[in-house]
Amino acid sequence: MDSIISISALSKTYASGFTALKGVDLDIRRGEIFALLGPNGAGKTTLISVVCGLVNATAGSVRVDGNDIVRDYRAARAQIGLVPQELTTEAFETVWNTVCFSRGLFGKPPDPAYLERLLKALSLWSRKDSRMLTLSGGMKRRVLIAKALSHEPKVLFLDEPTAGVDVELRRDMWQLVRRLRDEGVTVILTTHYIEEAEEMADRIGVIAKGELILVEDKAVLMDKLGGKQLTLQLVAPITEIPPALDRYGLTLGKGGSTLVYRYETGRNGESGDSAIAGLLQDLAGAGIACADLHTTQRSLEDIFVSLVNEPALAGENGSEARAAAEGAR
Ligand SMILES: Nc1ncnc2c1ncn2[C@@H]1O[C@H](COP(=O)(O)OP(=O)(O)OP(=O)(O)O)[C@@H](O)[C@H]1O
Repeated sequence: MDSIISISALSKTYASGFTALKGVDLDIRRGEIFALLGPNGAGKTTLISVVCGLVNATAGSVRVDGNDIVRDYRAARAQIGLVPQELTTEAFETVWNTVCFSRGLFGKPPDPAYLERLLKALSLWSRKDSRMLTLSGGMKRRVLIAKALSHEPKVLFLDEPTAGVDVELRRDMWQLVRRLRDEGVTVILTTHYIEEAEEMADRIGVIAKGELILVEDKAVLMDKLGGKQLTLQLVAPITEIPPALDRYGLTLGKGGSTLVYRYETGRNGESGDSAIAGLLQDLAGAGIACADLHTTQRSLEDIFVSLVNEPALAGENGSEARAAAEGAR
C-alpha cells in the first residue's frame, strides 16, 4: 500500500492523567478520502492534533510522506493543511491577505495565480477584498479551507467540516472535497454525521474511547456488516413455523401473516442470496404461499451504533484492520 501517513502505536495521555489515544495504528493511503468516525470524546481531534504537531504524543510515531513528525517536523507539517473545528480568523483582515499570509507562513514563494484559482474554486473570489468580519459563517469556513490549502499541501485534515452548516453548504463542501481528491489531495475528515462518511469516504475508521476499533473500505464494511432482512408477506396467516424450516431461524410476525429472515450478505452477497432461493422452495414445499416480499439493509448508522456499543464485535475486525496495517508497513 502506498501510504502518505503512517501512524504506529500512538498513545496520548494528557497532563490530567486522561488517556485519549491508546496504541493507534493507522495507514492513510495516498489520494483517498478517509473518514474518522466516533462519538464525542472518542479521540478524533487528539489524533489529528498529534499528526499536525499541535499536541505531543506520549508514545508511538507518525510519518507524513516519509517525514517523522518530531524529527522532521517542518517537512512533515509542510505536507499538511488543517481546517480546525473552530472558526478562528483575523476579523479585520481581508480574505486575500489571510490566504497570502498563510502561504507565507510555510515559506512558500508568492503565487497569486494559484491563490486566485483556489479562491475561485471555493466561490470566494468576488469577496477577496472583504474583511473577514463581514462574511457569513459558511464563507468563513470556506476561507479556513482556502487557508489550509494555501501552501499546496498533499494532505488535508478537515475536523468536523460540516458541523452546524446548512444542507446546501454541506453539499458544496462534499463536492469540493471530491474535487480535491480528484486533484490528488488526500483528505481525512472527522465527522459525527454517518451520512457524511457514507456519502464521501473511500475508507472508514471507527474510533471509540481512544482505540481504533475498525478500519475498512466503505463498500466492504457495508457489505460485511450490513446484514439484510427479508420480509415475506404470507397469503394466509400461520400459527407456527413448520420444523422443516428450522434451519433458517425465521421469526413469525404478529398475527402470523409475515415471516422475517435475517442473513449476512458476505463479501459478495452470494451466500444470503442462494439461501433465499432455498428458503422460497422450502416454503412452497411446506405449503406456505407468499403474496409479497421485500428486503432491507442495515445502514452505516446501525453498523456504527452496534460497533461502538459492542466492542467484542469490533474487536475481531479491529485486529484484522491492525494486521492489515502492520502488513502494509
Ligand atoms: N488538553 C486536554 N487535557 C485533558 N483532557 C483532554 C484534553 N483535550 C482533550 N481531552 C480529553 O480527551 C478526550 C478526547 O478528546 P477529543 O477532543 O480528541 O475527542 P473527539 O473525538 O474529537 O471529540 P468531539 O467529537 O467531541 O470533538 C476527551 O475525553 C477530552 O475531554
